[in-house]
Amino acid sequence: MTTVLQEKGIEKKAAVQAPVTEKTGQQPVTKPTILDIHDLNIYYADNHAVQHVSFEIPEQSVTALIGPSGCGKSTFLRSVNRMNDLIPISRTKGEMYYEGVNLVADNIDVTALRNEIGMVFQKPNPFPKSIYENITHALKLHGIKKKSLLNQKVEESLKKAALWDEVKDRLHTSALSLSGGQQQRLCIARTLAMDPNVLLLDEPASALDPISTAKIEELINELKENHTIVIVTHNMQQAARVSDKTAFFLNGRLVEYDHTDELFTNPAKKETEDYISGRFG
Ligand SMILES: Nc1ncnc2c1ncn2[C@@H]1O[C@H](COP(=O)(O)OP(=O)(O)OP(=O)(O)O)[C@@H](O)[C@H]1O
Repeated sequence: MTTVLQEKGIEKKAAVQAPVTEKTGQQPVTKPTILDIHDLNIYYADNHAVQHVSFEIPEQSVTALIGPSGCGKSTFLRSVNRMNDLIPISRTKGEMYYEGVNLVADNIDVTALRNEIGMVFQKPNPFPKSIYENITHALKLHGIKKKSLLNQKVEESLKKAALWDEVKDRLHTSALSLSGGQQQRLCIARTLAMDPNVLLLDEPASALDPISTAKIEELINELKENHTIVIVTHNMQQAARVSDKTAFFLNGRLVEYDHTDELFTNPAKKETEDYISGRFG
């Protein structure tokens, strides 16, 4: 069977069976794996930026990627929706299963993949168009023309991104007139309009003030009800606040991956302890 992500001619492998136990308050809840990564390696020419990384990301949860600058967090994140394909010197080897499909395979339909696995970048990057057009642009490219449906999508995604109340009376003004925090929520709304299953957030709040940061964190918490979120952050307090699981990267390797409270209070590896206690990085 082929899926929407695959061009014709590839066998779909069995979906990952191993469940992952999540802690929510006192009650452990078992959540299935949505991304199963096996021996992933990413190179930029001779630079082996991500080295033999293997781990499983549970669905409808928040996974934080932490580690010092240059350790491969963003490179790993970009590999999940094949954004590294845009970097000619990058090469990826290994396996990353999503719905039983190896996303590293040559014949993945990357446009369909990027709709299903959306990405929001560090710096808010709205189009220099109206708020309304920022949301409808990709929908129109996908053939949605009916005004009532477009209106509905705009309202829905702005509500999901907790921006509707602030912009509903000025949908046709420029997105560039919004504050940085509002622009970032608009970028999240724009991604949500495509109904993604997974959201990749690359330091989404690092350019924002504390109030806007708190709003983004609140939003992440709400969105994980229906989405899987993978977030790169340099802010360890933020990782501790928003994530269920945390992966600590160092020099391209995944050093430790655990429930966030366990990793921060009782790290298994000395390198993790040194990093979270500020002894290096
Ligand atoms: N577009 C690129 N072209 C060439 N090398 C790159 C590119 N992007 C990243 N690298 C290299 O890959 C390695 C990992 O970088 P990456 O940006 O993934 O790290 P990071 O952990 O996300 O860092 P930061 O926290 O500073 O964003 C580094 O050695 C970096 O120089």
